[in-house]
Amino acid sequence: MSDIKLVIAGCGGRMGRSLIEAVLATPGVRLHAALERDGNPLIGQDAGLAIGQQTGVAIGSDVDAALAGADALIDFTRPEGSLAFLAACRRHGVNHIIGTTGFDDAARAAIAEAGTEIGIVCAPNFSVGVNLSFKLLDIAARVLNEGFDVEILEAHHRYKVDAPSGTALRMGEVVANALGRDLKTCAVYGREGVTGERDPNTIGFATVRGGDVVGDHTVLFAALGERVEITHKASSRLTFANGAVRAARWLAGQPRGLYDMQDVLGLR
Ligand SMILES: NC(=O)C1=CN([C@@H]2O[C@H](COP(=O)(O)OP(=O)(O)OC[C@H]3O[C@@H](n4cnc5c(N)ncnc54)[C@H](OP(=O)(O)O)[C@@H]3O)[C@@H](O)[C@H]2O)C=CC1
Ligand SMILES: O=C(O)C1=N[C@H](C(=O)O)C[C@H](O)C1
Repeated sequence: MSDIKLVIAGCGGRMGRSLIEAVLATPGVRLHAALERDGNPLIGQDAGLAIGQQTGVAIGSDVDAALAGADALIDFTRPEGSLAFLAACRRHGVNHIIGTTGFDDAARAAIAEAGTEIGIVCAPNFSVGVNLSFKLLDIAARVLNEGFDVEILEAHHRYKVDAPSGTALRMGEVVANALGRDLKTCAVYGREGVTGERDPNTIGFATVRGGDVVGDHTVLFAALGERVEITHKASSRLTFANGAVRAARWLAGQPRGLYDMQDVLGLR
């Protein structure tokens, strides 16, 4: 079988650089093109420069040229960028791996609709450990379904622009579904002042931003007399990047449709 040809969007970003590294280190895949936005000083440079490697692929800004002949685009950028890449992937019939977080409901609907035409893996977290944690959380919430308060804590680096993290929100959805609640109505995003006693039906979120934290998540189930904590800590972005490349390889053998990392890992 020939190598899967991958395009990396936002290749100069934190995740973009890790994705280039992951692609170069993974057998069975090949860097087809690397994208940055028009005017970015990286345009024209070798895509491996930032990680001290030579790829032979110059960074470009022409999305249509990059997607011609490609098998999949891997995109960890921003919601508006991902929606534009989604439209381009549809035009070219190219699979789309989406790691971007911070989508609103309309964007999610657009991604789901595009899944009728192309293959998409969209996940707020591509690490194996976090995806296992989603399963563990479902079990924990079903068992700890009485007398336990649920609080979700996340910490990330100072540059992160969305809060709570996409992973924390997905953790909230998993727990809410298991408890028969709707996260839209039971979530509490931070507290301040005289808040009154805690409403037992809520799911609380706490966000920390600082330094170079790659990504920490804890879900706390707290009762009177005991606590259960499920924690995941990422220490390298290569964890996410390797997961995204794995998803691109998996998607190449699937019918078109919208999938997430649970499907890739057989955890559905
Ligand atoms: N699903 C997962 O496992 C993970 C998801 N993420 C998510 O990935 C995203 C990126 O994170 P990170 O790498 O830290 O961010 P960075 O800011 O380091 O990188 C973002 C990249 O995307 C580019 N970009 C920004 N806006 C657009 C746009 N509108 N069109 C095209 N390109 C654009 C940036 O270019 P420029 O420099 O020109 O702005 C930059 O190259 C975030 O949403 C984050 O939450 C992160 C880690 C893991
Ligand atoms: O922005 C990041 O860095 C990360 N974002 C993702 C999220 O919002 O959940 C995943 C990971 O924790 C790193």
